[in-house]
Amino acid sequence: MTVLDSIVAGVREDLAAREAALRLTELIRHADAAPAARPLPAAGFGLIAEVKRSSPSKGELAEIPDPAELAASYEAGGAAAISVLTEQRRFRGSLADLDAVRARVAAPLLRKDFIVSEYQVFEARAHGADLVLLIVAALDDEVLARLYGLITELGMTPLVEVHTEQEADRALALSPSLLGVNTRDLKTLQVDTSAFGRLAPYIRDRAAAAGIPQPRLVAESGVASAADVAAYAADGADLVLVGEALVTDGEPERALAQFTQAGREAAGSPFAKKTGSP
Ligand SMILES: O=P(O)(O)OC[C@@H](O)[C@@H](O)c1c[nH]c2ccccc12
Repeated sequence: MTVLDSIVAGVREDLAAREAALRLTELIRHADAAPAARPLPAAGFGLIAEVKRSSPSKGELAEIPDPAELAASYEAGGAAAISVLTEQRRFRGSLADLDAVRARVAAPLLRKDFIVSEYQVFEARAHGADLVLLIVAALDDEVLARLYGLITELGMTPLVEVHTEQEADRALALSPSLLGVNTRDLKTLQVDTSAFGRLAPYIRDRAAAAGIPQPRLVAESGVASAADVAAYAADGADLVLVGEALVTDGEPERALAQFTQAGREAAGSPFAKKTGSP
């Protein structure tokens, strides 16, 4: 059993308990009543800043007693979007965190979880999410396509996450507007930041060959410094998702602004590799 399998098993148990407490028809009513989902800023390099207390690879990262306060500092620092982990067992997140953050910030919010059922997508919308993560490694093609369709139908944006070329091919079949490359392998928890530089041109070429619009690429995981953000941007990342480095920084607003600046400069530099993009 991989780490991913065991996380998903726990997620399914917690999900069953929530499904027993609130019927789907009732949940859909809440989702329908939520204010409309907002899109990501249309263009330009940006950071997706994550509210992350704990992780299976690193254990406790930060207490984060007030997730809304942290999110507000991300927003003040200029985050393009804010990611809120809602997985409870390994990441110590919750839908209550998403509610608290939603009540505080106007920035687009990503529900970061191991989404395996429609129920979780309606939950995301009911709790104010604008984007929903879909991890290709955790889903078969049929479920992936179904969840992708529902997220879109509800006006939200799917962030389709891959770690290998094969997963990238499966993601591209959906012609996603937003494609994430997680440089951490969720089956082993190993990070290899070079995976982004390898996969980005592959994805660009495959999208061009298939005649589909180029997705915006999100580099995920493994950022420790502004230089790491710049490296992802130079390799063609349109957005970079950062958790640990921000939650462990005493001044998240300043750190985020600095990371964003570094990414913008690298994305605009003549050395940036925009392979295959128009
Ligand atoms: O803390 P980091 O190394 O900056 O990583 C953030 C983010 O990429 C990571 O939390 C993540 C990316 N994809 C995921 C899927 C599930 C859980 C977590 C993740």
